[in-house]
Amino acid sequence: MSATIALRAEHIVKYFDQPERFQVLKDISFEAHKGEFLSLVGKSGSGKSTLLYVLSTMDTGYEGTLSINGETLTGKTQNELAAFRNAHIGFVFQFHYLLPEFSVLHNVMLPGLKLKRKPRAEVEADALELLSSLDLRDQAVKLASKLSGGQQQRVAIARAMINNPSIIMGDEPTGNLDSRNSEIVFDIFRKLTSERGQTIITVTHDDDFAHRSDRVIELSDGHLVRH
Ligand SMILES: Nc1ncnc2c1ncn2[C@@H]1O[C@H](COP(=O)(O)OP(=O)(O)OP(=O)(O)O)[C@@H](O)[C@H]1O
Repeated sequence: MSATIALRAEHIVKYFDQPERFQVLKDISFEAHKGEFLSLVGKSGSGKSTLLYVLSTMDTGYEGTLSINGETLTGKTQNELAAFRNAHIGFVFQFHYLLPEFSVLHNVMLPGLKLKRKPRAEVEADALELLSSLDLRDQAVKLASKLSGGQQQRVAIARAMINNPSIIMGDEPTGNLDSRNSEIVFDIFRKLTSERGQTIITVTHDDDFAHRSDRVIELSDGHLVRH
């Protein structure tokens, strides 16, 4: 596999069995390159979230093959996948899922402490650096619940980045933000791809956001219609 390919999906097919069996993903194949900023768009119900769950390794009930950074993930155990995700994939959701009763700093440090790749002091230094780069250094000791929605989403991005993942996946990361904060999140993603070579794959309903990214992948009724 070429060194520049961050993610490869080959012939992904998925069925849901309830209320009756239907094919939700229909032979999806594409590659995402290192440092590429991809938007996944499509009408409601077209299969975007389902595909993102497959790509993020959280859903293993599919046919086809998924590889990230040259490593084939299809067929691995849940424990292996959980370890892989913590080390290689960062997640940013529409709702940030920060722990409200913990400080901003602690929220950002948590995935780093869980990975145990670095001593605590180093994880803390990394977290503070990330917070500074996202203009949140002054908020570090505040409780996460005390921040504005836009600030909380930036904290969620810092948390997604603490283990320096090669891929960041977003499920409508700007869905809950006003246009100014959406713009800030877009600019952060753009900077991550250009300065750190990270790959971004994000589901979005925001046309402006999608068209300013590097490439738009569109799903229609479970098919990839544009990429
Ligand atoms: N767990 C499930 N069991 C059965 N059907 C499901 C399940 N999850 C999703 N679906 C169905 O699969 C289809 C695709 O859903 P999915 O959530 O991937 O769409 P989406 O494009 O992300 O939609 P939206 O933009 O509204 O979030 C829809 O018809 C949905 O009803």
